[in-house]
Amino acid sequence: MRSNRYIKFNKGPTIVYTTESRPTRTKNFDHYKPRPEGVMMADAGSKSGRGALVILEGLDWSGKSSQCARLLSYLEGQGCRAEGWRFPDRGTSVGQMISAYLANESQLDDRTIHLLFSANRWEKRALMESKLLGGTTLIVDRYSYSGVAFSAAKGLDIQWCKAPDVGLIAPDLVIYLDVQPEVF
Ligand SMILES: Nc1ncnc2c1ncn2[C@@H]1O[C@H](COP(=O)(O)OP(=O)(O)O)[C@@H](O)[C@H]1O
Ligand SMILES: Cc1cn([C@H]2C[C@H](O)[C@@H](COP(=O)(O)OP(=O)(O)O)O2)c(=O)[nH]c1=O
Repeated sequence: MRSNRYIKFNKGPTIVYTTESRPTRTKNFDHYKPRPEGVMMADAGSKSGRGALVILEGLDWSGKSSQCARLLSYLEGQGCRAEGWRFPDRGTSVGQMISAYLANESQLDDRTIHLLFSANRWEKRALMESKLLGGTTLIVDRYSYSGVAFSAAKGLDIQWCKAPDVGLIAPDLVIYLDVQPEVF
């Protein structure tokens, strides 16, 4: 299990998703200011008692769901308040469009589905923020990194792929399950 090996991420306790090498910190989510030179997520800040945003990424079938479940159960056993989330979240109206696309029940242009995956994260952002600020740790199966990797692999420009996720909450930790594709 290795972290930060998926696309290119900066290192640090709060991983900021950026085209620059130097992360920028802000006091809380609301102080996020997009900067023209960088593609950046909002910093979770340092409010004491807030939950951590932990993302698991990896190929389909690499073991993300299993490890999310194990981590969640471990944290709960330690008395931490934690929840398991996943993207896409198929429970929303945008999520249902994504679900139909993934089931080959609808045809969508590569850019359109990319923006829908991003919109699906945006529609959960406010809830994610309130959970984190309320002290709940979120263990999330896939996030923006899947979004960028899958769409860039289709040939879309990587900067274009990152842009819609600017301003989403940056994870505190990204765990990339680095398994060989043959495992699938
Ligand atoms: N450490 C492991 N060793 C062997 N098989 C595993 C391991 N972790 C998960 N699996 C199995 O691999 C399959 C994919 O795991 P899953 O957690 O659903 O992956 P993902 O969420 O990345 O698609 C499942 O059948 C699961 O039972
Ligand atoms: C979150 C996300 C997932 N995906 C892909 C990864 C998966 O192949 C698929 C989600 O399928 P799903 O069956 O929900 O998840 P999993 O394969 O992890 O069990 O969508 C994107 O293309 N863009 C994204 O932004």
